Amino acid sequence: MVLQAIKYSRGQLEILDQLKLPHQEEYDHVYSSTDAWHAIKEMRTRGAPAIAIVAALALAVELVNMKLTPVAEEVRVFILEKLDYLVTSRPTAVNLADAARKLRKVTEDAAVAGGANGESVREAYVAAAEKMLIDDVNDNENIGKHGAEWIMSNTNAGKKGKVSMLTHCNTGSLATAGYGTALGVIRSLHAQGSLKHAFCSETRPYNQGSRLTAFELVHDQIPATLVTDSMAAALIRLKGESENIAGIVVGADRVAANGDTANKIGTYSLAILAKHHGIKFLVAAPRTTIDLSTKSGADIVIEERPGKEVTLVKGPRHDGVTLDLAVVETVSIAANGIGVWNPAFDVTPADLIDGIITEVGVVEKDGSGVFHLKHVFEAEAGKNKPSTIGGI
Ligand SMILES: CSC[C@@H](O)[C@@H](O)C(=O)COP(=O)(O)O
Repeated sequence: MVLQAIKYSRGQLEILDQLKLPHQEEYDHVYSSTDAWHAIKEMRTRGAPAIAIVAALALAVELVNMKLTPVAEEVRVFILEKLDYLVTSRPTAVNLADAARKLRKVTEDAAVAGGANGESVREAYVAAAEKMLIDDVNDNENIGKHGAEWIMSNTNAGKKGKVSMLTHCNTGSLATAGYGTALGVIRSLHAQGSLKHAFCSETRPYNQGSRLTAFELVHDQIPATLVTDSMAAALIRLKGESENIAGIVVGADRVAANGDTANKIGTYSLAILAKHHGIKFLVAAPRTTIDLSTKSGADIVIEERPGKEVTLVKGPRHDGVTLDLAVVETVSIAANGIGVWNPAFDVTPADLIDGIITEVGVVEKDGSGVFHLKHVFEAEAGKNKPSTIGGI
């Protein structure tokens, strides 16, 4: 069975509540943009592409189920106001702002088209939002393919045989419309028989690695091992050779024009450790995550989340032997009264990144160490592009 974080049919949207995973698989209905805003803010749905798609589809559902005015201008204003509101839910991942920008344009165009009415503006919006869901899965499958090919032909480990990879946070089916980005690369390596082992980091403080990535790896029966974030360096030093670890592959919340990449907190330390040990550090992201209007990482707003996400841990009771799903407990794991700093993301400078895997190929730096990311927007997704766009 395929893991599905987002269930959609016209007029109906359900999201898998990711705060209850891995122990309970419960879907929440999303009826409106307000529902989506709260689900995103509370991280019941999360991951840069998934956030954008849930927001876009929630407004589609709201539009389909409401009593619609026949006046195109009124529907246009309603949609634009809701999009502006949805974008305020979480600031760092650019996919949501990118989706809102594209949907705004579709709406504006539909509202000034000849013979426009409320129904035609609504239909244009809904069709565009639905296409985003389909496009994201296709893009991720292409990211997986390009990434796996690149790793097998551009790493020493790949030239030796089956490779192992370390990944961080959750970038799989749960973080996207399906298949995943960085985890899609691991899925693709596995599907083509090139994966020896996957390692996933716990990803403190919200444990997207141990709760969500581990859940996906177990679900897909991919050989995998969980490590805490603090074990990553020792893993590469002590098992790098024996496990034939080719590199570290992560997702992204926003890639700036120069290649600096915001991703889940802890990503930057992994990039430094990859550099120290001479293994590849790869970012896997669809073009919706590349933001040419952000010049560098210094311009990316980093979301800071409540301190209690660091000091408290929530989960079903476990007495050391048995898991009791009926009792969900919150326990404190820090000294009462301590101050907490909880940035949800960090920025990895472009110079620590070996390649950015997109749906149209893998972008490498040119001879002067510069990523030319604008070229990915000139390529066409899914068309038989060479897997390496580097140096153009
Ligand atoms: C394909 S998801 C890429 C990123 O969004 C992912 O690595 C990440 O940082 C998610 O953060 P989250 O705070 O769980 O939304």
